[in-house]
Amino acid sequence: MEAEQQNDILLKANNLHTWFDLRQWGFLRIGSVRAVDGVDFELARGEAVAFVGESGCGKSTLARTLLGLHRPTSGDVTFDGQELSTLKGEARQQYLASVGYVQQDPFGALPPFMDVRRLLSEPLIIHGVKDRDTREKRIRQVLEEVRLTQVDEILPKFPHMLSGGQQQRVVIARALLLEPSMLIADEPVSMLDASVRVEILNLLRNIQKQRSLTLAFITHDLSTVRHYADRIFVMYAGRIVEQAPVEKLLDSPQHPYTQSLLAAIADVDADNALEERDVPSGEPPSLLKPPQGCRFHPRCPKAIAGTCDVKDPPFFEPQTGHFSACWLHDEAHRG
Ligand SMILES: Nc1ncnc2c1ncn2[C@@H]1O[C@H](COP(=O)(O)OP(=O)(O)OP(=O)(O)O)[C@@H](O)[C@H]1O
Repeated sequence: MEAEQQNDILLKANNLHTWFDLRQWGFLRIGSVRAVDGVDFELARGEAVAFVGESGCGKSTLARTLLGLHRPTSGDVTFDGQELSTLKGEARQQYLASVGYVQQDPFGALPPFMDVRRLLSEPLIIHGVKDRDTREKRIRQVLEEVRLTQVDEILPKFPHMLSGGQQQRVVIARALLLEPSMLIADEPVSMLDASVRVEILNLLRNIQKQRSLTLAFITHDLSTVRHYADRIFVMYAGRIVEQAPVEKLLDSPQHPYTQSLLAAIADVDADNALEERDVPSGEPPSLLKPPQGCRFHPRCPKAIAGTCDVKDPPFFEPQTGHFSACWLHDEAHRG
């Protein structure tokens, strides 16, 4: 992180755990799914970060915990110096207004029985904007900002009358209505046609820069993050295993898991289409009973017996500002 950003932390996750109880017959607790299991990070004002990892590694649970939709099992989130768990009443409303949420499925995120004018009015009404003209002006501004410029045509439409890309623009407009200082975008383009994905990602990045927003992208797709994030956090089995500025992480991945994720990205060069890739076999572990030691060790081609299967790796800093939780960086294991 840039030195000047260090004094300007907007959000901090402190040893965050979000576990879900697993019950048999509805009452007998038989274990916990450790969806987020000891996560620490800081996000500066105005930076764009991406949380990347395979399906089921806890990305959405992390996003929903940051949004206050899941209560952490332990640890906490601090936003603008205030612990989220202590916020009640108006302070909590204020927090919810400060963090905009862009969901994966825009159609599911928009109430089907409300036209665009009404669904954009509701958050303003809830947050005390009583004057109809003020609301209308604000709604028109955000629709222009998300490039839905035929505002008069869009306002009376219901979600099913819009294309997927237009629906996602409305979701982004709704997330911007209350002047948030942060946006959390959970797989914002994965359900859209390939033709509109880049447009929506560019839109989010431009809005983030123009408004100096903190933007947290949640994605399983490492191939797109170079253009949309300043820093990347790689998650595996409920934990962050590597974090670095985007170029460093993509050009010189340090953790074997990140290396395998990058190796798995489809190569656009047709000549290489049949080339074998160094992708470790196997599935991510069960979050009910994660493996002892490094959680990646059962799939890791470089695992050190007696170490990786025994002890949890701490973060090492193999390059300045580049952190990787892997025993291979330990002096004792370097050949
Ligand atoms: N409400 C819940 N109750 C019980 N288990 C849950 C709940 N929400 C998520 N999980 C479990 O937590 C783990 C992490 O899920 P999560 O959706 O956070 O992962 P993800 O990385 O976002 O994956 P995806 O990209 O598939 O959504 C999974 O094993 C999931 O089944």
